[in-house]
Amino acid sequence: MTKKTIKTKTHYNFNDSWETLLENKAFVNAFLSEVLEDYITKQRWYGGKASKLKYIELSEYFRIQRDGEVYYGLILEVNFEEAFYQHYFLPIAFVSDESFAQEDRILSISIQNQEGFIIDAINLEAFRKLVFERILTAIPNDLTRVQYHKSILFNDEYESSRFMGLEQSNTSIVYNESFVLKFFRRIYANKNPDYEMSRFLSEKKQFKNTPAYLGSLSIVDSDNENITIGLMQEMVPNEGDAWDYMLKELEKVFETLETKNIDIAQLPETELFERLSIRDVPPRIIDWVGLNLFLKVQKLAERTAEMHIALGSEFEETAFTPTHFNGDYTVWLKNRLLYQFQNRLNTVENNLHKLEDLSLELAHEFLDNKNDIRKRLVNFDWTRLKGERIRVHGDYHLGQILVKEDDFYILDFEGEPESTIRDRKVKQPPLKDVAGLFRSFHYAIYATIFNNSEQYKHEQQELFDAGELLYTYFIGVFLKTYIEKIQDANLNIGYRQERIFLLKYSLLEKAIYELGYELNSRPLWAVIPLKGITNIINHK
Ligand SMILES: Nc1ncnc2c1ncn2[C@@H]1O[C@H](COP(=O)(O)OP(=O)(O)O)[C@@H](O)[C@H]1O
Ligand SMILES: O=P(O)(O)O[C@H]1O[C@H](CO)[C@@H](O[C@H]2O[C@H](CO)[C@@H](O)[C@H](O)[C@H]2O)[C@H](O)[C@H]1O
Repeated sequence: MTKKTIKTKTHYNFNDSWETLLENKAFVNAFLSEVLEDYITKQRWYGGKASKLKYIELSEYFRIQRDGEVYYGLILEVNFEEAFYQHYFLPIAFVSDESFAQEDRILSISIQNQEGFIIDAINLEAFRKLVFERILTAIPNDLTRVQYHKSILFNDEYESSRFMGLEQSNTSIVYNESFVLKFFRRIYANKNPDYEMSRFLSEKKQFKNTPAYLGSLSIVDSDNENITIGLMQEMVPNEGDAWDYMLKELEKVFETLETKNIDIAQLPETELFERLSIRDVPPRIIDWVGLNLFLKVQKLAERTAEMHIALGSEFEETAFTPTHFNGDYTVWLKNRLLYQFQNRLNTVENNLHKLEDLSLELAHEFLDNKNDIRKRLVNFDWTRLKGERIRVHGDYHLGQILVKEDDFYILDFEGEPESTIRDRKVKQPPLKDVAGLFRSFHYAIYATIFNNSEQYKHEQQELFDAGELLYTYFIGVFLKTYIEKIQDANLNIGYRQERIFLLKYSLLEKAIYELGYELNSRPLWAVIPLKGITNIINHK
């Protein structure tokens, strides 16, 4: 039977049933090229905005179904002019009732003369409920192609579901106001580290300061790879993230400089990376900053150390067992960082027109310092490093930490967005995460200065000096608690010089990474990593 296809500009007619529609090549071709190219590039979760889309292919599709209710999970391969590709997950539903197709309408279509719409299925409560119930009723060791998994902690009946509606790169659904199911949008032919780490930390190590793992959804692709599609976790009621918290607190700290008319040049200094207990912080600094913020930094150090102790305490599961530095790691690290650095030089050169004043000045300094920076990246002698490498968070910053009743909860273990999935699973020195958080302190301090500069009487350079001083104290207080806890648990993160070397190396690595992130997504912020790089380079 020939399949007749009639297409008008915005409307498609197909004679296939919904259950067989994806077997129709004419439909798939039209859907991919005429509809999805336009649709996908407009989505918040689309990560290819800085590149030029060439074409989309349907890598795989699978059914998410129960009885007669059928949805498709599409795995889309987006190919770019720049000769690389990304995979995305898009679940689709056909609805004939327009009221179900108010949001995320992908295509208006008639199927066997039934008028309707193809929409992103996550908009449908029926779809969300089905996924919830399939996880709830998952059987142990599911060997089918679409696999659901449930932890023993997850036993609740379905009551409600809604979009979480926060700024994020994936799409999360809140169920029963108690659980969060994250549908991964950009996906990788492998278990997602967020799933792996969440399950490991909460199920195996009972680490309390991350949302409890409740279940997941994955598919086995045609190469037998297990691809994580969804991660269900407990919802942590919270007062916002640590980034917003820090900005709020820092605003007060910088205001105090004005209200107390503090002479910044007279404030007592401390050496960068010197461990400090809070009682060693000079009273004039406490008087300026307040005790509370130092207590918070101490608590963050405690939770970070506990996370690393849990991650570094495994002796069976090889994906998590600690290991030492070696030649292979060094070659991998240098290659990756030199490639990334070259990419950043290129990005900076191509984006100079977006920068002005201080950021333009710093960008030129960055380009002028390229040989020095490259030398620092190459200067990694593993034979001098005695500490351990473990699985780490990988994209650890204040925005990944929730604040709840004076405590912190760590989220989003997906790793650094630009790295390949295999690179994200490479064991790293735990101080790489610590450096990530230190960069975040630095970011928060500079964001406060830049956001409020008109309000302050002090000169910008004086504010930078105050900011650097504050940063040094934060780091000192953090390191004291962090290192003590880590050493008590016998996790070896290296001797003193080694720790300082790894911190400086990781700070530089992270700031270079951030420079690309900012230039591609919010060029006004590029000044922050540029300032960070200058400070790291100039620190003896
Ligand atoms: N289990 C949870 N409990 C409470 N809030 C959460 C939870 N998971 C995520 N969130 C909120 O959603 C935001 C985005 O989550 P995240 O895991 O970082 O998503 P993405 O990977 O899509 O960026 C977080 O910053 C946090 O505010
Ligand atoms: O979206 P993700 O959480 O995976 O992380 C990416 O976006 C972050 C910005 O939201 C970016 O973080 C950078 O900006 C933060 C302030 O907005 C700052 O606290 C971080 O220190 C800084 O790295 C992160 O790098 C990027 O991977």
